[in-house]
Parts: sequence; structure tokens; C-alpha cells
Amino acid sequence: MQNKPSFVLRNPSANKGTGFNDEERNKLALKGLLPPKVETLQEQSDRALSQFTSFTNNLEKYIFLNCLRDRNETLFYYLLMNNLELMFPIIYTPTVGEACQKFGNEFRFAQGMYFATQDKGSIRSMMDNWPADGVDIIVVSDGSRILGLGDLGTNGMGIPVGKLQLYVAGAGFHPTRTLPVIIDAGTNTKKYLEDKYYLGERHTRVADDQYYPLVDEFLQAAFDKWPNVLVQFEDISNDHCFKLLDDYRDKFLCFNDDIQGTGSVILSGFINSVRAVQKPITEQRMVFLGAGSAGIGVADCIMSLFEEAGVSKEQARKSFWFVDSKGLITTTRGDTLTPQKRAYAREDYDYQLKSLLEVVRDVKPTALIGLSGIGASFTQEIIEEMSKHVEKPIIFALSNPTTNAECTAEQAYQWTDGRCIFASGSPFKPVEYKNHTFVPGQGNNMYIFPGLGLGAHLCRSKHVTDAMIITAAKTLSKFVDDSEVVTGKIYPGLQHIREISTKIAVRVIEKAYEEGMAQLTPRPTDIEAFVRMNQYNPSYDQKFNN
Ligand SMILES: NC(=O)c1ccc[n+]([C@@H]2O[C@H](COP(=O)([O-])OP(=O)(O)OC[C@H]3O[C@@H](n4cnc5c(N)ncnc54)[C@H](O)[C@@H]3O)[C@@H](O)[C@H]2O)c1
Ligand SMILES: O=C(O)C[C@H](O)C(=O)O
Ligand SMILES: [Mg+2]
Repeated sequence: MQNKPSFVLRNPSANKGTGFNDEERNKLALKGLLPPKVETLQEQSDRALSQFTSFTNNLEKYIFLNCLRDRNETLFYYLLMNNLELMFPIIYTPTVGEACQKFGNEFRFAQGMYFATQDKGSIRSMMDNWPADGVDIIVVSDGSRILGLGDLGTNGMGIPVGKLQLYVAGAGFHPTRTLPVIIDAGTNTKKYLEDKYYLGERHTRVADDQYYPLVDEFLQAAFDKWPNVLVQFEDISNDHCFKLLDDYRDKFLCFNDDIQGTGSVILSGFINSVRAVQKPITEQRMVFLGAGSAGIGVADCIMSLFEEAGVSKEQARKSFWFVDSKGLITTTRGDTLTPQKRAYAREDYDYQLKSLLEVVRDVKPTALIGLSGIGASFTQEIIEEMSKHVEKPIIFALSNPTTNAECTAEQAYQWTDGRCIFASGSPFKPVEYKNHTFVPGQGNNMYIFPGLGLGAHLCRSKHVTDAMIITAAKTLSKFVDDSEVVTGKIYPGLQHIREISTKIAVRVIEKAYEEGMAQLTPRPTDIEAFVRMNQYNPSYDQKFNN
């Protein structure tokens, strides 16, 4: 069967299904293998949308979409790009979280590549098995911290798959040139180790002396095989992710989405929140719940606003309070702090504050930023306490998926009597409160990584720099104008993601040339036209024309 031309019907990147016209059906020996009617992409998409909407369960919708992608990639991306707001919450956060948890049970076909501890020494040759001609972008996870759901091991594959679908739909990477990867270093989640359907290596996580060499071998192999590839580290637990970023950010074209992508998207939301509340950054008092990869990444990015305001780092740090599982992070609480936590540890506390409520009472914050993974941790008491002292509280419940959000949009608007500026990591529906419709913003790194990645890749940047991350944030913030900001809107609608990603890519490329990072010569004269020319758009036009 594989030798017959009709195998094209089983090749998702070549398949058009009923979209093959008569000439193609003759040429490719498809006569009789398809129903007679020749359909347009739009007609196929209409049917697929009606099939999609007939499912009442989100996981079934997820499975339907991924099976569609496995049959006809063009149709999948056409459908997705025409229904972004409806389908992003399915292929991405929050439904992708459930899909990962049930990955072993629902497995139908393999996507991407897996490199496990047993593969040590063979990774480079295994990469030759990847069927595509080239790879422009890899999203790699070890499954150790999937959203706020913990260590899912190999089940985490849904995350690289979903992120790359956003890279294609959101920015215009070519789908056949994307590669989702899982590095399987085991899992510490007993439930999966005992689950007969679990598909990963069945052992607890390997120690660092095995872990780091495995990741190193993967990276060396990837950049050897695909020298111009961009690698995005994703959902890697904080005992490893900071070191990996430090070790490789100046060696390879790579970045960590949870540290830097999140930093950038929340910096953008913060820039607009400051516009909305009309209080300068120097008057903000920020309490963070969670001091992991995302919390630290966000604070590091917000620091840039203080720098621009001429405030020293030492002084700026006094505007941040971090709470982790042990309470307020101070230099005096008697535990050993990681370097990232030490940088924000308060030196001015000779007493212990163990709970978030105590910290909120003590600090009277203007902004409360949740990146803890702990659902419902912004209680009514905490939010009401905060609201007593600030006219327009900034409340970001950023943990994913929805069940892990620190509070819901409805709770935030109700408990602040409609006064808060709210954003969440997972999408919430608009909230009706006191005859007003509040539209919550989605502070999710999905607004940043597609455009950042496209820009860095297209200009062949040597590295992803802090300046590019900040530029991406500022570019995004400009998509919300002053009249919208005053209403509490701090992020643009998802339907604009292509335009946003295009503009971010342009600004990132300009920054890369300014910083001497871009290796593409000559520099394109019209960078925006260059970006647009290189973006994938799903269409049947280009196929089988010769
Ligand atoms: N919205 C976004 O774009 C976005 C981006 C990245 C991460 N996130 C979400 O943020 C959450 C955290 O991600 P991360 O990468 O920082 O994880 P992490 O494991 O690196 O950090 C979690 C932090 O929360 C703290 N914590 C845990 N339990 C706590 C408790 N009971 N009380 C107070 N603090 C507690 C931990 O001490 C740690 O500092 C996840 O739910 C993730 O989905 C959202
Ligand atoms: O995946 C997301 O939705 C955002 C983020 O990268 C996360 O880990 O929660
Ligand atoms: Mg992530």
C-alpha cells in the first residue's frame, strides 16, 4: 500500500481528502478511492466544525482535532485558524492538561520524538529517523511540571504538541518543520508508574548525574542535525530549568517559555495595568504567591520597568514580596534559599509571616500575582482584605489549568465589587456583575512565544536575549489602546494572535540586528514584508501543481 500513489490519503501533510480535484485524482490514481464530490477547503472545514461542535465533552473535542490533524494537516490548521477562540482552549490550556493526564489511556498514534534514558548514546542517530526534511522549532519537556498538574512523565507530550500547534496557527511556522520532544527521565508519580497504560520508562526520575548528560546529548544532537533550529524548554521543574537555561542560553538558540515567555506576557499585562490604575510602577507593591520558574521570571521582567524609571535594582526589590509554601520569603526564616529566591528575599523582616493572608495584611499590596499552581488560594478574605487598601487592585490568577487558578474571574470581580484589573492563565468567560460585563484578560505566554520564536528563527539569531523578551512584551502591550485600558482590558483578543505574533517577530528581528545577534545577511530591507512572506497559511493551492 505504501508504494501506491494513493498513500497520499494517509499522509497528513499531503492529503486533501475530498479536496483533490479531478485532475489530481487521475494523476495520483485516486479515482474510486474518494466520494465523487470535489470539495473546497471551506466546505470541508464547515463539516469539520459541525463535527467538532457535536461533541459535548472537551477531551473528545481534543481527540477529534488531533485525529483530524493526523489525517489532513491543512484542513486542521484552516479550521483552527478560523476558530481560534473556540479551539485554543481545546488544543491548548486548559483541555490539554486533561489530555496529558489521560495520555496513556487515550493514546491513538505517536506524534513527535521521545528520548529516554535507555537511548543515551544513540540520540543523534535516532534523530535521523525523523521523517521531515528539516526542523525549525523544537518544544521540549521532560514532563516534570506539566501546568500545575505536577510530574506527568512521558504523558506530558501533549504540551509540546499543543505549543507547536500555536506556533503554526499563531505565528506561521510551517507545520512539517516543527518537532515536539519528550525527554523521558522517568516519573516520580506513583500513579503513573503503576498504570498499565503508562507509556514512559517505568522508573522514578534519574539523578542529576544522569539527567544533565541526557539533556546535553539531546541538545548537542539537535543543533548538530538542525543547526538553525530554535529550542523552547517547556514545563521543566524548577530544580532543573534555571540551570538548563543558564547553561545553554549563550550556547544555543533557546529560551525557557515558563521563565521568559511568562515573564514577557505578564510584563505586558503589568505595563497595561499600570496604565489602567494610573499609578506609576514605583508606587506598586507586588505580592507573588509562588516563587518558582514563572514567579521569578515575571519578577525579573517587571524589574525592567524600575530600571527604566531610574530605580536601582536594590531599591526596586523592595517592591516585591514573595510567598512560597513556607510563607513570606525572608533572609531570616532559617532555610536555605535557591539563588533565585534569595534575590527577592526580604531583609527587613524580623518576624515570620506564614500565610498569604498575613502577608496581604502586612504589605497592603496593589498587585497580587498567583503563580503557585494552587487552586483557590486567593480566598474571599484575602481579596477583600486587599481591596480595603487599594482603589483598583491588580489581581492575576495565573496558574493553569482552570482548576489550579488562584481564583476565578467571577470571584475576583465580585469580591472587589467590580474594581479589580484581572487576568488569568486559563480562559474565563466574560462576567456579568452589577449590570456591567467584565471581560477577563488571558495572561498566558501563548501571546509571546509564537512571535518571539518566529523572529529569532527567521533572522537566524545567535541567542534569545533579555532585550528581545522585553521588546516582545512592549509590542504586545501596544495592542490595547488607551480607551480600552481604562475599562480594565489589558490583553488584546485572541483573534488577533497572527497580527500580534507578526509584529512581535518584526520587533524581535530589529532588536536582533541592533544587538548584533542576527546572522541573516543581507538584512531584509522591509522586515515586516520578510516576516509575512515566510509565514505558513493553510491552503491547497501549492500542492501537486507539477
Ligand atoms: N499563565 C501563564 O502563562 C503561566 C506560565 C507559566 C506557569 N504558569 C502556571 O504557574 C504555576 C507555577 O508554575 P511554575 O513553573 O512557577 O512552577 P514551580 O513549581 O516552579 O513553582 C511553584 C511555586 O509555588 C510555590 N508553592 C507551592 N505550593 C504552595 C503553597 N501551598 N502556597 C504557596 N506557594 C506554594 C512553590 O514553593 C514554588 O515557589 C503552574 O500552575 C503553571 O501552570 C502559568
Ligand atoms: O501552558 C500554558 O498554558 C502556560 C504555561 O506555559 C504553563 O506552564 O502553565
Ligand atoms: Mg509551561
